[in-house]
Amino acid sequence: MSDDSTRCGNAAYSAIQISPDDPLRARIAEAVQSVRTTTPLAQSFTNFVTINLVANAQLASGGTAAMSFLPDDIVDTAQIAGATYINVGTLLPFYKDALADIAERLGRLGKPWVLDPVAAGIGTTRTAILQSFRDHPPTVVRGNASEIIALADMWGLNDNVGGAYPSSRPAGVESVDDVDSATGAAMRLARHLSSHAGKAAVAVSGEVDLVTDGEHVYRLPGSSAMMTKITGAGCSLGGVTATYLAVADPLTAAIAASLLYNRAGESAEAASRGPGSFQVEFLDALWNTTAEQIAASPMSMA
Ligand SMILES: Nc1ncnc2c1ncn2[C@@H]1O[C@H](COP(=O)(O)OP(=O)(O)O)[C@@H](O)[C@H]1O
Ligand SMILES: Cc1ncsc1CCOP(=O)(O)O
Ligand SMILES: [Mg+2]
Repeated sequence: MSDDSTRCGNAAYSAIQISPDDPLRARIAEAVQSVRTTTPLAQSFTNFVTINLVANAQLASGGTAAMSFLPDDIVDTAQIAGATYINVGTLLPFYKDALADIAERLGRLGKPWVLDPVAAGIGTTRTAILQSFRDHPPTVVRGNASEIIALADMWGLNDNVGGAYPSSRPAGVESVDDVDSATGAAMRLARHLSSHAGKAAVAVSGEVDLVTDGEHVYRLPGSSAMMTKITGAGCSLGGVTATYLAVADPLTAAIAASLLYNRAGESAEAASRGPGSFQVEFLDALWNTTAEQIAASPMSMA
């Protein structure tokens, strides 16, 4: 059963393929179906660049979208939404106090939320906001490898053995690290989230996505390199993760969203001629990919 070897932090682990009858696959199919039949609301506080794609991806996945920026709007909408999504890609000065307050209130209300720490490591305002989330953390963190490493670093969770992680790590909005190098940081982040909020998950996107609950590490291959040629692939994946979080536990939600994106990316690549038609085809593929196709995806666990 052990057919693969991988590294989690400094330790080597054996990866096993998830079998066709693993209960996780049934939970994934159920989450996908549940979103399509109940159209849950996930609200988003997200960046100005990709806000439209986030809303359209949530709708194409079967959910409902609402974009909010004012703190009172966000807290009121959180009461009626299944989950909230916060993305720090573009910021204004007043967000510094507002987002810290919102995170605290979401925690007090017990409302699940997803964080995309876009460009973690860049700018004192973004760093202050992300640091404020340490004691009022989200249910799910979704980011690229550099963002996950930078967030774990600013929360003091990286071991820094051999100086592996500089104290401030500018990553931009694109990753400069590969997914495997973020495995240890993702696991430590997931354990930190769990210690505050119970069940939690961390998702690291890239050529092969990684999702962990702090105990197990799932690897989800596939998709298309064209995903990196449209803006908002990662941001909208965060939004769709919030859509699934409205109906499922954090690990199932994060895996289901990544798998949907991987299958839809493959369909879109086959049907498109460049970035413009890729984005259009990708939205159609989010809509048309079946729960069975998503749940049957290749997956390994270490
Ligand atoms: N080289 C790649 N090959 C295939 N899929 C990719 C590749 N890079 C990213 N993706 C996919 O694109 C989506 C966004 O991931 P990513 O580009 O890492 O996020 P971000 O835009 O936040 O940096 C994910 O679904 C991921 O699986
Ligand atoms: C280009 C850009 N600049 C600030 S936020 C943003 C969008 C990043 O989107 P993604 O991380 O999904 O590529
Ligand atoms: Mg991103």
